[in-house]
Amino acid sequence: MKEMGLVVVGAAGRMGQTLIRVVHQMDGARLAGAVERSGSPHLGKDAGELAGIGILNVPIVEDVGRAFAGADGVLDFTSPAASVAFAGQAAEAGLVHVVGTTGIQADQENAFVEAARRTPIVKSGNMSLGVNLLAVLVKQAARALPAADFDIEVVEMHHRHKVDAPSGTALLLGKAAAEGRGVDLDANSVRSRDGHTGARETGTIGFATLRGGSVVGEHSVILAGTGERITLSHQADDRTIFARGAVAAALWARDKKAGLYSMLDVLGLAE
Ligand SMILES: NC(=O)C1=CN([C@@H]2O[C@H](COP(=O)(O)OP(=O)(O)OC[C@H]3O[C@@H](n4cnc5c(N)ncnc54)[C@H](OP(=O)(O)O)[C@@H]3O)[C@@H](O)[C@H]2O)C=CC1
Ligand SMILES: O=C(O)C1=N[C@H](C(=O)O)C[C@H](O)C1
Repeated sequence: MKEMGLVVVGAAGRMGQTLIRVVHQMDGARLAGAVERSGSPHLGKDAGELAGIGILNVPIVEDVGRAFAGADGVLDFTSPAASVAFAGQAAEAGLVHVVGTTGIQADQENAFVEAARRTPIVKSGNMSLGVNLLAVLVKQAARALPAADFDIEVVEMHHRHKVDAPSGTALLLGKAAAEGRGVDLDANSVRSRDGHTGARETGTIGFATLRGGSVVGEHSVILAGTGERITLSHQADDRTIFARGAVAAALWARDKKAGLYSMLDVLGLAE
C-alpha cells in the first residue's frame, strides 16, 4: 500500500517535533505537511531541520488548506481550541484525525462527535501501549475490589510546562476505575483537596497532581484497603512512545469507516 501522508499540526511543539522524527522513521508513513499557528516564529522553517533530523523539504506553514491538500491524515497534539478547529477541517478534507490533545472540556467534545460522522478520528489522552494496558488492569482491579473496602487515588506528575490538570491520562485511568466499579466518574471524583476536607467519602476516586522539572509523565493508581495497598504504575521516559502510538493509530484508522475511536480500539484492548 502507498505510504500514508501525515500532516503534523503544532509542528514546533514538544510532541510536534517528536512526531516529525517518528513519522520520518516509521514504515508506511511519510511527512506530508507541518502546520503552526499564525504568528509563530517557526513559520517558513523546514520541519525536519527544526526537529533535528536534517532538511526534509517540508516547510512549516499556517495555511491549513495547503498543508491538508493531498494528505491522508493529521497528527494533532496542540491545544483544545486548535483541535476543535482541526476536527472540522480534517473532516472537510476527508483526512484521518489523530487527537492527542488533553484538557478538552465537556462542551468541546461534541465537535469531535460531529466530525467523526464524516471521517475516522482516534482520540486518547495517552497514545502509549503501556498506559492503555494499565487502564485495562485498573478496570479489572476496580471491578474485583469492593468500593466499601478499597479507596482509589490517581496520582500524576508532569513537567513544569504542562498547562492542564489532572492530566488526560489521569482522567483516562480514573474513567477505567469508575467503569470497573460501574459508576460515573464525574459524579464520584474528587479533583482536589485543601483545608478541612472532612474524612474521605467512601466510593470516591481522588486525583492528585504534581508538576515540576522535565518529567515526561508518571501515573499511579493506588487502591488502598485496610492493611494492604495495591499500586499500578506507568512511567514514560521518552515522548517517542506517544508519537509511535499516534502514527500506529493513523495507519490503523486509514481503512476504517467514519467514527470516533480510542487507542483501546487500535490496540485491540477494547472490551
Ligand atoms: N495523548 C498523548 O499521548 C499525549 C498528549 N499530549 C498532549 O498534547 C498537547 C501538546 O503537548 P506539548 O507538545 O507538550 O505542548 P507544546 O506547547 O510543546 O506544543 C503545542 C504546539 O501546538 C501549537 N499550536 C497551538 N495552537 C495551534 C494552532 N491553532 N495551529 C497550529 N499549532 C498550534 C503550539 O504553538 P505555540 O506554542 O506557538 O502556541 C505548540 O507549538 C497537550 O495537550 C498534551 O497534554 C502530550 C503528550 C502525549
Ligand atoms: O502534557 C504532556 O506532556 C502529556 N500529556 C498527556 C496527559 O495529559 O496525560 C500524556 C502524557 O502523560 C504527557
